[in-house]
Amino acid sequence: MSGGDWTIPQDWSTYTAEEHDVWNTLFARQSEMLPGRASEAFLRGLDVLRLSKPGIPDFEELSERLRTLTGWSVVAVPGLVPDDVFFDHMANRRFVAGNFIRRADQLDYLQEPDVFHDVFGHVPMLADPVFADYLAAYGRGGQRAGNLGVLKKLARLYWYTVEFGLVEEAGALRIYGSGIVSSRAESVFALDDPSPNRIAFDLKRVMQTDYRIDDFQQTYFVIPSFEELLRITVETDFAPIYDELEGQPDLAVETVLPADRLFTRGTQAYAREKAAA
Ligand SMILES: C[C@H](O)[C@H](O)[C@H]1CNc2nc(N)[nH]c(=O)c2N1
Ligand SMILES: N[C@@H](Cc1ccccc1)C(=O)O
Ligand SMILES: [Fe+2]
Repeated sequence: MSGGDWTIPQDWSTYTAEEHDVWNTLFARQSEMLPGRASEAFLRGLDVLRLSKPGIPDFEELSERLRTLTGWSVVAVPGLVPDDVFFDHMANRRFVAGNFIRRADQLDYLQEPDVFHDVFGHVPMLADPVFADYLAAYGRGGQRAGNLGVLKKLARLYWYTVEFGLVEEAGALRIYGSGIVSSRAESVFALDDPSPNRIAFDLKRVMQTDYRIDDFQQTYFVIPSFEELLRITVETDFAPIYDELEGQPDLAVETVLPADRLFTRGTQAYAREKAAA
C-alpha cells in the first residue's frame, strides 16, 4: 500500500533569523575551505545555490534554476523517508531534502540529513548533467534492487559514491561526496589524513564493503570521472553481481584486498584511536 509521497511545504518564510544564521555560518565555512579540495563539478554547482534570498535557500527558487540545467527539483520532507518513496522521487529527478536545520551547537556533526547536508551537500552535484543522470539511474536501480530484496548492497554504492566519493581530477584526489563536503572535519580527513584507505572504485568491491554511519570513513573509493561512473553503472547488469555476492561474506570497512588498486593504504590510526578511547 503506497501512502503519500512524504513531501511537505518548505514554508521558507517560517525560518527564523537564527536558523538562517546557522546556514550562513556553515555555508561560509565550507565554501571558503572547499576550493582546491572539492571537485570542479561541485564548485561549479555551488553557484546554483547563490540565490538572491539570504540564508537557507528557497526550494522553489532553487528548483526553477536546477530544472533548466538538469531537470531536477528539490522537494521538502520532514526527515528520512521509506526506501521505496526515496527511490521513486530519485527516479523522477526529485531530490528529497529535509526542511529543518541543525542547531548552532550541532555545527560539526549531525546524524540525520538536515537542509544543510541535503542542499549544500547534494544539490550542487545535481547541476552537473552527467552526475544528474547517474542519480536518476540510481533511483531506478533502487526500485529494481528493492524488488530483488538486495537494497543493502545497492545502498553501499550510494554511500561510497554519492555520500563519500572521491574523484581523480588533474592528477589529484578531489571530493564530491555530500557527506564529506558538508562536514568541515571530514573535508580535511578524507584527503589529508593518513588513516583511511583510498582505493580505486570497483563496483563489486564497493557492493561487498560495509560502511560506518557514525564516524569518519576508514575507506574511500576513487572514481576516474563521473562519465566513467555513469557508464559502468548504467551498462552493467547488477543482477549477476547481486547473485555472486549472495554467498560471500561482507568486507569490514578497513579491509584491503590484494586485488585493490591503492591510492593510499591507510594506517587506520584513527580507527585504533577511537577503539582505544
Ligand atoms: C537505502 C535508503 O533508501 C537510503 O538510505 C535512503 C532512505 N531514506 C532517505 N530519506 C531521506 N529523506 N534522505 C535520504 O538520504 C534517505 N536515504
Ligand atoms: N545497472 C543497475 C542499475 C543502476 C544504474 C545506475 C546506478 C545504479 C544502479 C542494475 O542493473 O540494477
Ligand atoms: Fe546525503
